[in-house]
Amino acid sequence: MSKRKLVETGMHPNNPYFNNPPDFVALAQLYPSLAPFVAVKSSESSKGTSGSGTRGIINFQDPSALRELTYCLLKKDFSLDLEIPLDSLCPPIPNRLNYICWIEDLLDIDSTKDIHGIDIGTGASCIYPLLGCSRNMHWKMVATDIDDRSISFADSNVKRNHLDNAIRIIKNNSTDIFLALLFKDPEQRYDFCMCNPPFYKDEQDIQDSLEGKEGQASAVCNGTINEMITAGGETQFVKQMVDESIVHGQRIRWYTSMLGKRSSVDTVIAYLKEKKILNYTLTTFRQGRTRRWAIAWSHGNAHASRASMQHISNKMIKLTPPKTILSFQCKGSTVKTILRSIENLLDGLLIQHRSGATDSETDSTMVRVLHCTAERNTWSRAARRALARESAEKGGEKSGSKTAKEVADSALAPVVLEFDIRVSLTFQSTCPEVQSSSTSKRAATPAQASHMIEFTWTIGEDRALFESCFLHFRNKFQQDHTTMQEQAP
Ligand SMILES: C[S@@+](CC[C@H](N)C(=O)[O-])C[C@H]1O[C@@H](n2cnc3c(N)ncnc32)[C@H](O)[C@@H]1O
Repeated sequence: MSKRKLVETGMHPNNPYFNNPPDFVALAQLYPSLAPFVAVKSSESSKGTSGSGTRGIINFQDPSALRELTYCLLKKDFSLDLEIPLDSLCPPIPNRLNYICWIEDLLDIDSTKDIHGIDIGTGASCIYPLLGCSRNMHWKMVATDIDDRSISFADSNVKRNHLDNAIRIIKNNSTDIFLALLFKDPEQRYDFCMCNPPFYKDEQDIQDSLEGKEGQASAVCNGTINEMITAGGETQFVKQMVDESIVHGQRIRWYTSMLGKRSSVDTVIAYLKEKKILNYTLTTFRQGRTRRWAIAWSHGNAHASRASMQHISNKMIKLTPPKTILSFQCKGSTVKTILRSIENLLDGLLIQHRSGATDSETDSTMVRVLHCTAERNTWSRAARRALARESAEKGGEKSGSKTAKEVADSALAPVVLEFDIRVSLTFQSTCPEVQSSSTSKRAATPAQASHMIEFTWTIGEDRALFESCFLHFRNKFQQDHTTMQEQAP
């Protein structure tokens, strides 16, 4: 999946509704309770049809229709049974799934490990914990809210779906967003928190939105006062999350929140920068005409995964943090040869490496990933001088048989730097490695192939260290690789 396609559709590719909009007519046949809300129209397009040239239409301004649709989608696609009052916020499922899919990307870890998350302001539906835990059997979530009625509905929604072993509901009676009870156990750590805060600061703010000034949704937005309004609006809410995150630090790995207004994204990012929190990332969620944004920040030294950064539209690029992905191209070779050069160079620099799983987000099958860990800075000029000195001194002693690693360990201070190297084909049409016999019209040579070599910074606080490692590596690779090609028969 190319980045352009992702940004155009706006929907996450792991979202079950990506390129697969619900067929309202078929859904109403399955669940007769939806039938009164579905009008059938003849259709030219085949998308969202029941295949007979007709198309089901739902009035998205009708709260009863929206709620029934939400109930049916949850039943059919997630085996979830929901009950929410008609006057409360009805969660649009594809949009809520976009946020869950992005969190899954952000965590980017072994799915067999228990994952602990918090949903701030879970609402009557308890939608994020229900979706998150039904998609990911290793997720455990705590869900909070300030509203008694929402707490009571959320609680019964969890029990009705037999997820009370995975989801715990807590009423927040305090003025803090992260109530003390979340951290009562001093050992407790969370992998993430998520939040869909009330967007508006007052009734006028809602009115402005309805008049199309900002953040207007394409469906009716029913909600109680608590769901819609908070003092200072969403920016104040998320700023308070940022302030409290400074206190709780790494007890939560990724702090995240959705934002309903484009302007709030700039305000929150400016606030993060003011607080010197530069380890952050952002994304856009789109469902129909409705756009939402989400931001994540961390007080740890692990950076956002490559996958979680794939959905940033070009318009948002100026808001992104300094790059954690650096790349260069290599023309005229094969993945195998490139990998051999890379591994030789890494060995020479005493950088540990192991093969990683390839990700599925690329159209090319020829993608290789190496996870790399540098324990010492062996590439700077100062490091090379120190190593030479140490070798010379040790060479003079009787224990001159030290390994290169032992020499480096005694001469250089430890560093924390981890990164992934990803080698991928950047165009396929003429490359022999990806041609199937059916598509191969003319013979291609390795000289026509072009590969992208990407460094993704995964762990570390010292940006200069990462950048210097990449630059040193790139220069050496280009020198060695040219020499190797020249020597090739
Ligand atoms: C926009 S609704 C989101 C509901 C649900 N998560 C969803 O996405 O459909 C915001 C929720 O935040 C709750 N809320 C407001 N302030 C809160 C706070 N300080 N702590 C926890 N929840 C809060 C509201 O009661 C409301 O249920």
